[in-house]
Order: sequence, then structure tokens, then C-alpha cells
Amino acid sequence: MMIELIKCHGSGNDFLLIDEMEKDYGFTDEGRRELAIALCNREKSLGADGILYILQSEKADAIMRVFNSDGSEASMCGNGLRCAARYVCEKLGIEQAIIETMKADLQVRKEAEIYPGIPTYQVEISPVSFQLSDLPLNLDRDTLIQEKLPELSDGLVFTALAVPNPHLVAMVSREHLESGMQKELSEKVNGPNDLFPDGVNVSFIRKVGDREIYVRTFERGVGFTNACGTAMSASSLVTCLTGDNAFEEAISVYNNGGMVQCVVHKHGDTYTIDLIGNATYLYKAAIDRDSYQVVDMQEFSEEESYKKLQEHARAIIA
Ligand SMILES: N[C@@H](CCC[C@H](N)C(=O)O)C(=O)O
Repeated sequence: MMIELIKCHGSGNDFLLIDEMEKDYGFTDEGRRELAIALCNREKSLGADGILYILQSEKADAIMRVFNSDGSEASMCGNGLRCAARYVCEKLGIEQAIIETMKADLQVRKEAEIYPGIPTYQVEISPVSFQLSDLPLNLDRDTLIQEKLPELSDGLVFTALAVPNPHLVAMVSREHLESGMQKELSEKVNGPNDLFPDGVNVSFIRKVGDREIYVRTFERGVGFTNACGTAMSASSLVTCLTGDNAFEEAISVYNNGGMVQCVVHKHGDTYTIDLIGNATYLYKAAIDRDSYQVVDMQEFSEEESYKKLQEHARAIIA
């Protein structure tokens, strides 16, 4: 039996999208996990940061499940949700949809192109929680908002939040980004450790201009990726809390794979974030289910336009 998939990316955060609505592959969760480990391997197979499984939903237009390249399942994936949004909207011939994810049913919709020639989607990032029990982060307190965490660093100021997957973010200088500090502390909190028993996505943010930030993320279950959509959303929210950016205004978020825009909404004591950016298809392929060998591959021609956005982004963050 063949498995059909689409290789896609959001800000260079790349995924293999498998439609289980179209074809019933009869995957078990262990099967989904094994497939993620096998196909995401960049040395031995197609390579990707994760697999997006699209399934039939009883209450929404579709379900998106996300498996990281190490086989762990993530509760959310912002860049992946844009790719899933495009796939579901085009499949159903609609411009907006509701996609069920592990913890929330989220609104997605087609948007005006973020850069010429780039299919663009807006996705809702929600719910947001600062309760440490929601990450979880084991500290003898309820929240960690713009405070030091001496177990990880004497100098950096961190915020911990769940959107709803767990994030730890810090605003840093260029020197911090160039040091090995992010890798070192990310490996610590994503290995066996008492603070973050389930691991955490770790982002360093640098302000690059008015309503412009750069975010680099070490992703739980993957390592450094070109970008992480939920991390860029969480980081945008933190910069609104610090006063570096403003609620309800578009923030350009640059990353190593390109750029997105985030708009942070404050509703009383709660927050939601709009994440707007590309949903780019690279190729579609058919894989032999037993050997994982590629049987057929057809490329899309969308990457040329995307490279122009990347050049623009690189010039800003240089
Ligand atoms: N790249 C994603 C997040 C994927 C999940 C993450 N690694 C986790 O385990 O929480 C995004 O774009 O949000």
C-alpha cells in the first residue's frame, strides 16, 4: 500500500502532510509515531521537522495532529496549522475553516499574500495560559513572567507560557544569540530534568526595529528549526507585555526561514494571537508503506517566490 503525502513548510519549518480523511491507512498512534521517526530523518529519508496528520472531525472541518521528528506528539503547531489550513480549505473549496487540534478548535482562513506570489493563511493561536501547571514547569509558584530563573541562567529574564504547547522565552542581545547559551540551556530542559518534565520549546527574541522582532527557537522533540509558529506567537505576546510592541498591531516576526506577522489580542485577562504567514508546498510523493521508499514524486513550483521573501527577511536580520 502507498502512503500519499505533501511536503510543505511554514517559514521553512517543514512538514510531511498526510491526509487520513481521503484514505484510511488504519494507522495506530504507535504507527504514526514510527512513521514520524522514519520519514522525518534527514539523513535516511525525506526529512522534516514533523508530520501533520489530517483526520475527519465530528465537530470541525478537520482534525490536525502533529508528531515531532522524534515521534512525540505536540498539542499544537502554528506553522503546521497554516499548511493544514491551506490543505483543508483547498480540499473543501472554502476560504475559512475550523480545525480541531489536541486542546482547541481553531479558526483558520486564507489571507492576502504576505509577499507577492505566496499562498498565505491566518491561524488562531489559543488558548494562552501563564499557569506553570499548564506547561508544566515545576517551581514553587504559579507563574514566571519576566523573571530570572537561576537554575538556567544568572542574567536572562524569562517568561513561561503555554499556547497551549509549552514555551520559555527570553529577550536577548545579539551577543546572547551568538553564544552557545540557547543550545546549552535548551538541551538541559529537554533532557531528563526536574523543571520541565515534558520538555519545552525555548526561544530567544531580539528586537530588530519598530514592530519588528527576530525569534530563534529550539523546539522540543526536534532541536533548532528554521522557525516555530507557536513560539513566534508566544514571543510576540511577551513583547506586548514588556511594552516593546503593542496589542492589536501587526508585528513582523523574522526567523531563520523567513518572516510572519503576529497580531496579539487582549480580551480582559486572556489573550489570543493571529499568526499570518506562508503555507508553501514543495512536492507531493507516494511512499511504499513497508519499505518507506519513495515511489513517485512531483514537485510544485512555489519555492521560487518564497526565496524572494527569504532574501528580504535575511537583509532585515543581518
Ligand atoms: N513548529 C511548531 C511547533 C511544533 C511542536 C513543538 N515542537 C512542541 O513539541 O511543542 C510550530 O510552528 O508551532
